[in-house]
Formats: sequence, structure tokens, C-alpha cells
Amino acid sequence: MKIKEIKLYQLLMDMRNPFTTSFGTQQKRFITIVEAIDEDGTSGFGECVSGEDPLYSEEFMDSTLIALKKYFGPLVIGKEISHPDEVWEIYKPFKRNNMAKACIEGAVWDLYAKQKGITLAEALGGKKTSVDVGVSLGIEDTDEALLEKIDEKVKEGYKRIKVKIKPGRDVDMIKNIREVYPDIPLMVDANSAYTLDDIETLKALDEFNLMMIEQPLMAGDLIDHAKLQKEIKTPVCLDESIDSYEAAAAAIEMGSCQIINVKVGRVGGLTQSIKIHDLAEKHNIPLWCGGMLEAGVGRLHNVAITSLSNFTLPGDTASSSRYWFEDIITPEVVAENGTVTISDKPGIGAEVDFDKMKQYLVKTETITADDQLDMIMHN
Ligand SMILES: O=C(O)CCC(=O)C1=CC=C[C@@H](O)[C@@H]1C(=O)O
Ligand SMILES: [Mg+2]
Repeated sequence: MKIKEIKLYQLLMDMRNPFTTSFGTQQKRFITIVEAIDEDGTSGFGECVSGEDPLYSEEFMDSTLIALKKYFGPLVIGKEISHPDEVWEIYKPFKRNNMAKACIEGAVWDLYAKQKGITLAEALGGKKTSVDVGVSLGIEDTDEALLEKIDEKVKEGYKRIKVKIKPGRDVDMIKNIREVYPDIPLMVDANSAYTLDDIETLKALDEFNLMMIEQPLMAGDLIDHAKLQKEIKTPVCLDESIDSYEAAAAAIEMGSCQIINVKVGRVGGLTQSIKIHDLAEKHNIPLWCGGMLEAGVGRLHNVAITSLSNFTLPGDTASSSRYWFEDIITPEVVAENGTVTISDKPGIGAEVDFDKMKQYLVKTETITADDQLDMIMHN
């Protein structure tokens, strides 16, 4: 394939409910949709998952937009690409910027699957026809308010409930949840809000039979997580610390976690996600696919990667309606009783609906062969 043009659609979407983590509260989501168009006019779609501000990772919406326009778009336009895994190789000299790299690579994967007439899941090597999903719930002001949300999501049939914790909203809150729901599959995500000085609090969580504790300590850290895992029974799951295949390999070797949350954007794309998948499978480390408050395109990429065999734990890809009044794809992602069925249509398996997208559109940019790579360094 040869990509002739890349379009970037920057969207601003209102969220149904505020989402609070240890980083703060969010009520709107900026999203960049990437459309890669080949010489025959076929389009593949990707979604950039960077946050609005560099709180979850160092990337943020404005930085990814610049990186896409200046480097990662021009680098693939006009190149003969026979397989999407070549995109990672093309980007290799350029350090990190994983979320920017991943969204174009994702669009190339979708395009590749469409050209072959197969689903994105099949193109990735996935065998499942449906995937189990859970839901991620933000911090609420009171335990009563959180319990109401949990009640709603348990009734909707989600296969596990993840709640956010932070210092002061942890042990007592989980105790209250367990009093009402002694048996639901429950996990917590701290978004790196603790240090080893909080070991007693983290140990106290052991008595609640949690599926895992996600990213308790600093983003990027592997050493302290390995020390922590030796002290607690609850499996540690790493999110922010797994920002590459190499980080996953080191975490497995050091015993920093027993479970990995794969976020496609965070690790640099689908090709890297498959590499991590294969390595983790070899080492009996189960995976699940995390979410980044994605609109439909990103959700469908998440569903596709979850079709691989070692994604054995329910991920974060809840229904489109979890966050959005109206998603940008037709049909939307719908979890029924905690299961999302994978469409048998080629590629991501749904249409990007430009009429729906219009209501959220902030700006559109087009990258063409005229946009040369703009670098000071030259070979
Ligand atoms: O529903 C989803 O998309 C998952 C939401 C979620 O938990 C997160 C989204 C974005 C950044 C983080 O706050 C967080 C996470 O750490 O997994
Ligand atoms: Mg997380």
C-alpha cells in the first residue's frame, strides 16, 4: 500500500459524567482521529489517546498534533508499505512519542485489514469472536455515590468493576464496597498516587480479595513495584510503567507485576502490543486492555487487540454510551452482559460517521506529499 494523504480530525466531546482520578476531574475529552487514505481511496482509521495535559504520561494533545504533522505523517506518506509492522521500523529513530506513533500505525493496520477483506482482529492474529469487558469508575465525593454507580454497572452485567483510589479514599472505601458486594470481581487503580511509605495502606487492601491493584507507585517505576509485590498478596498490575516492549520484558524479569494492562497508544501501537502479548503469554502473565476514554475508533482498536488469546481478563472497553451521548461510529460499541461481539466486517468493523463527527469538530488538518519532513538534522 501507499498512503497518499492523512487527515487529522480534532474533536471536542462532552462527557456524560465527570470522571475523577488521582490526577483530577475531567468533563470534556479532546480526541484526534486519524484517517490514512491510500492511492485507491480506501481509508483506515486510528485514534490518538493522548491526554489533554501531560498528567497520565508526557504526551499531550498539542504535542501529539505537532508530532503527527511534523514527523509521523510525512514519514509514511508515499512510502511503499507491505505490512503495518513496517511503520514501527520507519519510526524507530524517533524516540518515544508513542501515542502519536500508535494512531497512525493503527490507521495503517485498519487500512491493511480492509485491503485484505479481513477484520482487524484477524489481521492481528486474534481468534476470539467476542470479548469480555469491565468498566472503570472514577472517584466520587461519597461512598454512597460510588455504590450507586457500582450498582448500575453490576446490573448492566459488566464482568469486573474497577474503582479509582487515592490516599484518603482507599481502605475504608473498599471496605464499604465489599460490605455491599462481597463477591463481585473488583479491582483498584491508583494511577501512581502512592509510594513505598504507604506500604501499610497497600497491605491493608489485601483482605478484600481484589483481582489486582493497578499502578500503585510512580509511573515508570519497576524497582519499587517489585519490592511491593513481595510484600502484598494482591497481584500488582502495571499500567503507566509499561511504556514499551522493553519495559514489559524488564517488569516480567524483575517480578514487578503479575498482570499487565496493555494500552495500545502507551506502548507505541498494535505491533508492539502483539510483541508484549506474545512475551507475556510465554511467561504466564495475563493481560487486559486498558482504556483512555476513547471514542469509537479507539474502542474498536481495543476490542480487536483483546481478541488475542492472552487477553484473559476483562478490559476497560465499556459501551460507547459509558462516556458519550453519541459516538462517532455506526454502529456504536455495545457491551451486552459484559460482552462485546466483534463485527465480521473488514477492518475496525464499523463506519466512521462524518455527520455525527461534525458536531464535535474543532479543526481538520491534511498532511500530503507536499508536507516534507521538517528536520534540522539530515543524513
Ligand atoms: O474507561 C476507560 O477508558 C478507562 C478510563 C481510565 O481508567 C483511565 C483513562 C485515562 C487515564 C487514566 O486516568 C485511566 C487509567 O489509568 O486506566
Ligand atoms: Mg490505569
